[in-house]
Amino acid sequence: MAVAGERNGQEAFGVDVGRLVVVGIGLIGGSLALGLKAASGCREVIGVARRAQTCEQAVALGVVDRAVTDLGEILPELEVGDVIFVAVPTLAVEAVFTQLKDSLPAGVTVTDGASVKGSVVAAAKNVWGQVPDFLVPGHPIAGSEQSGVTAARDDLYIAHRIILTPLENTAAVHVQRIHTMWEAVGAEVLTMPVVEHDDVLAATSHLPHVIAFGLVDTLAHDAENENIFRYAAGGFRDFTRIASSDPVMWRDIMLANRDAILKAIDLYTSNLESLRSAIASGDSEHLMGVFTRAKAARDHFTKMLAKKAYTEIMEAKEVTFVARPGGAVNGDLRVPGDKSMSHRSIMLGSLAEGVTEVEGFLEGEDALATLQAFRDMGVVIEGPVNGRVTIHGVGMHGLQAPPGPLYVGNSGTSMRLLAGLLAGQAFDSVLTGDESLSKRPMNRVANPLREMGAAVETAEDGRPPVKINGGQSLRAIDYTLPMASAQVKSCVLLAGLYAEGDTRTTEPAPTRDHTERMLAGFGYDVNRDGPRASVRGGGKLTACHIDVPADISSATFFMVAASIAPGSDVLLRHVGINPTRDGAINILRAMGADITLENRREVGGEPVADIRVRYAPLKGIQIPEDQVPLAIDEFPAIFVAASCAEGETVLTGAEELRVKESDRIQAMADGLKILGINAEPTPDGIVIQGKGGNGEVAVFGGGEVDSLGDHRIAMSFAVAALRASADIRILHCANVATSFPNFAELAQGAGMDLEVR
Ligand SMILES: O=C(O)C1=C[C@@H](OP(=O)(O)O)[C@@H](O)[C@H](O)C1
Ligand SMILES: C=C(OP(=O)(O)O)C(=O)O
Repeated sequence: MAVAGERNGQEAFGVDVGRLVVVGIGLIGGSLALGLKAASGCREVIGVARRAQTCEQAVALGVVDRAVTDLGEILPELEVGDVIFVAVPTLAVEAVFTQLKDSLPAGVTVTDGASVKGSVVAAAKNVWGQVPDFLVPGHPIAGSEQSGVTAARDDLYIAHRIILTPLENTAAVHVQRIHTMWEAVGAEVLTMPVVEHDDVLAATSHLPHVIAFGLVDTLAHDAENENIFRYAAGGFRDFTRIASSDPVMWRDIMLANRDAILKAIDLYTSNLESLRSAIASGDSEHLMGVFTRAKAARDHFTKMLAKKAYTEIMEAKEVTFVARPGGAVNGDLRVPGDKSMSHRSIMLGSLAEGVTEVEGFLEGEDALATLQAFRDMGVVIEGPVNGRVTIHGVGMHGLQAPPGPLYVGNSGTSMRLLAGLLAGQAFDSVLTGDESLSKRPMNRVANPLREMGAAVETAEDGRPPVKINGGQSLRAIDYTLPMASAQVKSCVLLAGLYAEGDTRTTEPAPTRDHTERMLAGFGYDVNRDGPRASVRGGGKLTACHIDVPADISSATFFMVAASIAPGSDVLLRHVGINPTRDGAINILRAMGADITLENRREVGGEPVADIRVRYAPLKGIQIPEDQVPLAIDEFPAIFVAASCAEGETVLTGAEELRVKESDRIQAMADGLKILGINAEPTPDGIVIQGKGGNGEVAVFGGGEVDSLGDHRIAMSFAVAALRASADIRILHCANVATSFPNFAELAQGAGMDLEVR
């Protein structure tokens, strides 16, 4: 018989599992046995249990094909490709290894399921002198408070994570075989170093178990315990569920992972102490801080860990819109809050002194990313609840270093404006984003910030991540923007709040001025003179009330929808019509659209109106270049209107469209062509031959178009279906939630036939 150490030529064999030997047929071992049998992932499952009764039960329940009480009995049968899964309590692992030591045939893979990996590695060293190359330490992050063979289930590991902690000398073939085995039962396999595993698990699993066991034990000793348990509400039940777990297993884990668990307990104890003092002294700010941060973290924790999205809809991996042809839009609608203002309300509210109340906040992915970034920097922010947010400002110098990179998802505005603010902080920070944002240019903000003395680094080609070394003293600059960009202007002005002297920006064309207006609303002096704006560093912001109007960029989809579909008549309520944002109204009117502004008023320094749009035949135009920055986000929808117009529409001077969430010129031209429109992209715009004419005639054919994950492309093609002859399938629409999470509902309610798949 070959012994450990003589394992030549293994790489010649595949990585399929031959036989599975489960040592310890409880919940963990039994569930792998059942799962692998159900998946036909091995030839045979052999169980090993100390007690004959467990063996009989395991066979009777069909968990294993056969079972023995002595591992030594079956070792001689094993051969290359077989796997031994050691699923006994952590401190019993060494005894199993000792049995394997001199009788393990070559080519057999050994793995385990213990919750602590350092102790398994130590056990292996004790037995073999070093960790053998066939041992793949592992830990399935699954289980339940139930234990024993009767609790075993074949679906326990589906969509659960398995952490493998192979060492440098672990042979690849063995690691691969264990991967194959876990994937066969539906698990997701990750690898990490042993020490990291034990630290992470101490904090996320072992500490909660200590607390749950400890709490129940404390209450159980209380003289009133009967009453306590009788009246214990759902919270107690939920919180202490894990105190019903197997005591032997958990005692072993505590002893095996002692140091990491002690560290976690100490950290928690000091936190609990501060909570105690806050309760004792009636420190409501502290309590609100801890509770709102914890609630936000709990609400978003899966997403934050996965570095994914914040809103529910974004979690769906794929969203496809199927927009059916025809229909009209009618009714009284309020589209969600303005995205640009929502971002700025969080930023300025956080830096203000006092409590800022925001209404009409956009509960979309992008604005939530900004909100989360400020929570990560220690700001207490309540909500959003029905568009209401309460921000407990920390003052200009009250932000704290975030615990890790600030992840801002798909949002260019968050990254660029935050870069300006972070350049003025005393701490270092890193801004990261999703795949689309990671391709967008950041030197446009990094360059002026460097001129101000900030230490800013980007990845290759000026792309994210953006790394900012804090603690630099910033000097004011006089900056002439090379492109019309409100994000760049805002970034420089926000950094200017922290600079010595007057920071001035000069823009080549008017761009949205929400930063300037909102700074003034927070009591900060902003000098404005035509294309110039300036701020003097060192001032302060005073909390205020902000009413965010509906977003004209979102309203544009319905303005276009009503303009192209005969029989349409919509009223869009409370829309921001700031003159630096109203290009879409001007352009559509120039094309013949019937748009009237009713009930014009000013709300919190921003002009607002109800916009009524009725169907009208459109004609193609040469779009005036001075309107381009004023309608920059609205062009995808305007291209749909142009396709439905009589004659040619020409756009020039809009090269900025190529660096948005997608290259919007190319993405729209590609999609329009698929739908039968003659749309020719140019370096800085597009030429579209409208098919207008009679409003009853279909303009677009059906087909499948790709939004490339760009929210505005997705919504534009959905609107196009109003004048299509067949279904338009639009791929990759999940990002609609970045700016307009309830688009589909509103569109359906208004009369569009839009299915979300
Ligand atoms: O400042 C802002 O809130 C925005 C400015 C614009 O970007 P640019 O500054 O890149 O043109 C716009 O496209 C974006 O949706 C929001
Ligand atoms: C360009 C946009 O946003 P951002 O730059 O913030 O990603 C947009 O919303 O169209």
